[in-house]
Amino acid sequence: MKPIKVGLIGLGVVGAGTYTVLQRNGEEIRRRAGRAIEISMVAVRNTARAEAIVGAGVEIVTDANLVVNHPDIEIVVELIGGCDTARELVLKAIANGKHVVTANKALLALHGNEIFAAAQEKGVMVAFEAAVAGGIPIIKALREGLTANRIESVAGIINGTTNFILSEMRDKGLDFETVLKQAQALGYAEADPTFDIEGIDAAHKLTIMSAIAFGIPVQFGKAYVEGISKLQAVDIRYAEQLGYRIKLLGITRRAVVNGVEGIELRVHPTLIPTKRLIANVEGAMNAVLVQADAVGASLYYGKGAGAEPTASSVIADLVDITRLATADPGNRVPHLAFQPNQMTDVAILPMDEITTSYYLRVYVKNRLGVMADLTRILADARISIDAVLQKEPAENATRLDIVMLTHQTQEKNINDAIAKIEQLATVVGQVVRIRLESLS
Ligand SMILES: NC(=O)C1=CN([C@@H]2O[C@H](COP(=O)(O)OP(=O)(O)OC[C@H]3O[C@@H](n4cnc5c(N)ncnc54)[C@H](O)[C@@H]3O)[C@@H](O)[C@H]2O)C=CC1
Ligand SMILES: N[C@@H](CC=O)C(=O)O
Ligand code: NA
Repeated sequence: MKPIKVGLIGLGVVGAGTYTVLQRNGEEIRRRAGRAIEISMVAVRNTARAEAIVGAGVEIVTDANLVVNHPDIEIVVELIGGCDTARELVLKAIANGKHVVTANKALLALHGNEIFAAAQEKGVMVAFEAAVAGGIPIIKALREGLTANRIESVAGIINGTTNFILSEMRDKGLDFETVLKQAQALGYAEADPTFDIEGIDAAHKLTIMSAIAFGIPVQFGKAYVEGISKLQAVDIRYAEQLGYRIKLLGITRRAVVNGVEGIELRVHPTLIPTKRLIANVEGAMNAVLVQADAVGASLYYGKGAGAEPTASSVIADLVDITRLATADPGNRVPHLAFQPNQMTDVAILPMDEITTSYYLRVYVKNRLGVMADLTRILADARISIDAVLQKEPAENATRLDIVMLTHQTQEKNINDAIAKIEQLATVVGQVVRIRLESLS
């Protein structure tokens, strides 16, 4: 059988990794796919660099339209990132009847509904395993492996850059900027690292998983997104003393509020008990914990970023398409796991309505009765305290930290209580609030 021809747009970290792995394992991949997978054209910005990577056998162009319009190319691989040009190219490729593979989670979290609808209409596939948790086959697991289950929740460390930053800062005492530079040099960070640091990249990935887990459209605009830029070293230390580790976690789960079902969709720094496996996921590694009714808890762990781990997923998608391209679209695995006419409109819950536990750090004047005031405010709000860490103040110290862990309560309760605590004359500055998940 003739090789299936693939056009690659973008030959950066993931593009070059994809080319390298396909070259190295091409024969074995052919035996699995049933046909050889041949990258016949690459569209790049820097031709000289591309020549050094792909050699003479591949046509190099600087206009990506030549790839999406090429009559012999059956699969277009979009690896340029960003939303505008990528969206145009992907939609053009689909309109031209080509299958698409992309690692672009921003594109799918923002424009996925439009792109999947266009692909459905044209009868082509849009595959995106590399877009979520890099090399971990989590899309396959959620969409196919767990298809018998009612999924209850998905919680994950799904940004390698921030996990790497948190791990290196804690273990080596390095400062934020130094570690971020390392993450960039290692090819983990997004072109604009704000996407990593502010939790946006994790929210893109979580939005996609939420859609697949619950059969809802992608709704990035409704996600709550908080990154690690405001996290302070002192809170990381206190959390450790209390038996917790702070991770940037993406959480999506079913919840019933006032008798109505909704879905939580949130990314924020989170305290996790140190004894949980997921709390011990370090460096650029990712892990996704899925709770589902039949299988129970299952954990997916692996490299979430970097050239070859991400290439591993891009190529898995190329193989899937090569195997399935001839199947009738109605018999293929649906893009978002549920058949397009079987999606539900369960609402994403506003953040005020989510329920979780909290870590609170209150910086107070060293006066008698402060603790009593804090506990009274929490008791009035029906928030019970699970643990307190009150450091013996150094001699003559006029101020000290009081750290409390609460049991579960609704976000709006804790916000009201925090507002009252901040009005106390003995409280200095703002209360630090970090959410806590026991993940049991
Ligand atoms: N680096 C990683 O570990 C991972 C990246 N991703 C995603 O993969 C995609 C690519 O990421 P990287 O390879 O890291 O980025 P990169 O910045 O290393 O590579 C992008 C390449 O595309 C080229 N490019 C941009 N616009 C172009 C155009 N119009 N035509 C031709 N070439 C163009 C750039 O010159 C650059 O070489 C992004 O969507 C990213 O979010 C996903 C998972 C992991
Ligand atoms: N910037 C991302 C790359 C993979 O998706 C990350 O750090 O996880
Ligand atoms: Na993946």
